Amino acid sequence: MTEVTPPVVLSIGGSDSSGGSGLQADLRTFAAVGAYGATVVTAVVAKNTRAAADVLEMTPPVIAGQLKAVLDDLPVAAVKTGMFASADGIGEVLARAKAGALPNLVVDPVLLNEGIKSRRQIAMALERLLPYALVATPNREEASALLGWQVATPADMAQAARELVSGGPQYVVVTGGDLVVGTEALDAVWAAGEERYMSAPRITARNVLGSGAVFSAAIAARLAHGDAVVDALTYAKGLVGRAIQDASDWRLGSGPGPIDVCGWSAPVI
Ligand SMILES: Nc1ncnc2c1ncn2[C@@H]1O[C@H](COP(=O)(O)OP(=O)(O)O)[C@@H](O)[C@H]1O
Ligand SMILES: Cc1ncc(COP(=O)(O)OP(=O)(O)O)c(N)n1
Repeated sequence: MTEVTPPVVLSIGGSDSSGGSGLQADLRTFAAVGAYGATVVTAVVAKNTRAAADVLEMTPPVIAGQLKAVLDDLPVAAVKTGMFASADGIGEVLARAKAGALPNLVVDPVLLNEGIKSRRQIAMALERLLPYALVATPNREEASALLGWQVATPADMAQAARELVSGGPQYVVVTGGDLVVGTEALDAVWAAGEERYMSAPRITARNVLGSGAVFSAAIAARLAHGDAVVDALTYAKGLVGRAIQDASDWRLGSGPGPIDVCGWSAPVI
């Protein structure tokens, strides 16, 4: 019998009890993209589709222990980071990144507004992690917090991507899910020394919870499959748009609900 090893992706981030974003969205995305997901839990967030009520932070030794358990055993081909509840937790990940143990690192620099005490310290710690990232995927608000100026327009997004690349990651996508410019959902990309935009039809949708998680997790999963970075970005952009479209009739929770990354509601052709 020939043994087979599926591509393994490690997601390092927070548990979202609603299931819509965070580790839960990452694992669904890895499964949808045909990759096996392992996790390192950085925090447990009590939230639903309306709001976050509470955040329980995992201590640095607990994060370090999970990293060791996974990395000592599984052939991790790509890593995605999401939410951290403190700068100390990022320190454990940074140590592994510096040691070269986190291949194809995709950093989604999540900066939650609710339940977090030290947003500025988390942003500063993420800045130290970014040089080890292959890809970073901040949204406009996260890019603004990292750079210290307001990223508002598409031109600002391109400028932000260029500035963030100078801090380390080889590819930066500043996502514009909340930016309404005509009929397009526009992201600014800095890739291989060039700036460009990725564009797809903007879907008028109530359910967009976890869009950023799905986008960055899909990039990591495609990298684990061996895609070139630009191909992984293009794939992820298509997947997230399709997932938002397919969830447009979903009613899960009374706030903005999750998206259909698995294609359960996709029209049967
Ligand atoms: N309504 C939408 N229609 C199509 N694509 C969208 C929509 N909202 C977000 N996206 C896409 O989803 C991805 C994640 O973007 P964004 O929503 O900015 O992330 P975050 O959830 O981190 O704020 C981007 O590629 C963005 O363009
Ligand atoms: C635990 C946890 N909560 C929230 C997020 C943010 O997810 P993201 O997809 O980046 O943003 P929304 O689309 O949900 O606003 C997370 N990564 N982890």
